[in-house]
Amino acid sequence: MQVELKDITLSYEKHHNVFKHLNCTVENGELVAFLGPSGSGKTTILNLLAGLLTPKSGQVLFDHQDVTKKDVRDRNIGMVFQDYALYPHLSVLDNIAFPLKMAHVKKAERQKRAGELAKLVHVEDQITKLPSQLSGGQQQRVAIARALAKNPDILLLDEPLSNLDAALRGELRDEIRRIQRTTGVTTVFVTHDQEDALRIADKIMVISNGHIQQTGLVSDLYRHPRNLFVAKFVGTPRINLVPIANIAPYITTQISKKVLANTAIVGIRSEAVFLPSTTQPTFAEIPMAVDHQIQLGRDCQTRLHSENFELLSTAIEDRLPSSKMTSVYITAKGCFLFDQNGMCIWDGDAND
Ligand SMILES: Nc1ncnc2c1ncn2[C@@H]1O[C@H](COP(=O)(O)OP(=O)(O)OP(=O)(O)O)[C@@H](O)[C@H]1O
Repeated sequence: MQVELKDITLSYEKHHNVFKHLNCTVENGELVAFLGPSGSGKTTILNLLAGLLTPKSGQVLFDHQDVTKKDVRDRNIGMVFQDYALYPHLSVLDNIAFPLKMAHVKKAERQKRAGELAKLVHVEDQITKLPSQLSGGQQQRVAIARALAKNPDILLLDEPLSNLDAALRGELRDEIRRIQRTTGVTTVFVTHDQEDALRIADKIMVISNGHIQQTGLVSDLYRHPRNLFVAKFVGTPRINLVPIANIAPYITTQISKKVLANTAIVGIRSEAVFLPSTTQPTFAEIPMAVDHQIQLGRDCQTRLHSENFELLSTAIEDRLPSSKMTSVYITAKGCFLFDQNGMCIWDGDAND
């Protein structure tokens, strides 16, 4: 099912205009993540889609039909929450079958369907257990199976991985993708964790201050951020930011005077900071001193400083003694210029 939020404006009693003219569309069968910091409006979006909130103005459209005023019970939605919200006194099978029981589906039929779903989410060997006898990851699998019981038109996932440790989180990311691919159900999930969004979703909508800052594939957001917020929010380690005045004397590439005059901040990805060995087109060449280097798993992080700014590099493999002066090359790829309003006005990758 295609889902559209059209020109939505919404306020809470003490919080005006959480959204002002919000527009976004999730296509049929897509797996879309809303990625944003705390308070950006992620849960509000889920509640709008579920029918738990009504906007002040604008429309919620399911396959072009206006469902804005439709009650949650009349929308065929499956929801999964951060804290699983399983019924503690019911077995795994009965938890999964519960929505079917509420819909008066006959026992044999609902048990068959619950058994199939248990298999889909790989808990078929746990069906007689109570939720308290399961790991967090297994409980979340059961919650997903329960949400799918009534063949929902849309599956909504609210920070589904936040309560899991790193290993389980990784496992369940893959599982959510697999389950969504198998069922083909249009899925919206919200998260503040870019790793979750990057690894699970087909498409990401970055949200902040009640606005969709950018929509795109993972690689678009990272390689072509529309604005400073997206550049800072997407990518680990965080992008280096340098005021233009500090770096201007070292720029080696051709950039129009007009663009340079409008630039306030230069963004430089850590993998764009090289020693002179690179053959890629360069943006700048800067004499810098090494502060220190740390080996983090496969990556080596090198901190460097010049007279008036610092840079972090993940592209320097050589071991360098502290305070050694070296010439650092910044490749155009991974470099962005932002204006006073934080909009990206030059993208080194697009301008090769
Ligand atoms: N019932 C409410 N009454 C008043 N303000 C609210 C209410 N619910 C949410 N808000 C405010 O609306 C904004 C969006 O909240 P929302 O819960 O949608 O954000 P979120 O991105 O899901 O945050 P988090 O990641 O912390 O859950 C926040 O500033 C929040 O304080």
